[in-house]
Amino acid sequence: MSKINVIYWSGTGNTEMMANAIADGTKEAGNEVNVIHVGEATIDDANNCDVLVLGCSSMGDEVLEEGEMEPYMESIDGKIGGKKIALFGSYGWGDGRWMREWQERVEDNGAILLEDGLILNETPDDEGLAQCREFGKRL
Ligand SMILES: Cc1cc2nc3c(=O)[nH]c(=O)nc-3n(C[C@H](O)[C@H](O)[C@H](O)COP(=O)(O)O)c2cc1C
Repeated sequence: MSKINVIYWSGTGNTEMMANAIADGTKEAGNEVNVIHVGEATIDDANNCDVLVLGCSSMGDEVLEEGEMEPYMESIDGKIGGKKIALFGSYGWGDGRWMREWQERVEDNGAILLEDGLILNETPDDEGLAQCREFGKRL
C-alpha cells in the first residue's frame, strides 16, 4: 500500500472533480490517499507520501493559478528531487501548454513523472471521470 497525497487548486470545481475521481481510483487500488486543497497544503505534505499528485487548471495565459498554486510550486521547487509525481488538470481553449511546461518544471526538479499529465477539457464527463479513476489506479 502506498501513501498518496493529492494536492490541487480549482476555480470552478472541474479540477476538484478530477482530484476526487483520481483519489477514488487510488483507494480502489488499495492505497491510502489524502486530498488536500493547495491553500491548506504544507511543504511536508509534498514529502510525507510515496506519490505526490498535483492538480491545477490552466489559468492566466497557460500558467498555473498564481494566488495559491504557483506560490506552492515555488515553495517545493528544489525539494522534490527523486519524488514520484503525477500531474493533472482541466483546461479550456488552449492546447495543454500549461501542462507541458509544468511537466518540464517537475522533471527539471529531478522528480520522477509517473504518467503523462492527465488533462480534460472543462467539466469532466463520465468518460473523463473514468479516465481519472484509471489514472488513480495506475499510480
Ligand atoms: C482567468 C482564467 C484564465 C484561463 N486561462 C486559460 C488558458 O490559458 N488556457 C486554457 O486552456 N484555459 C484557460 N482557462 C479555462 C480553464 O482552465 C477551464 O475553464 C477549466 O475547466 C477550469 O477548471 P477549474 O474549475 O478546475 O479551475 C482560463 C479560465 C480562467 C477563469
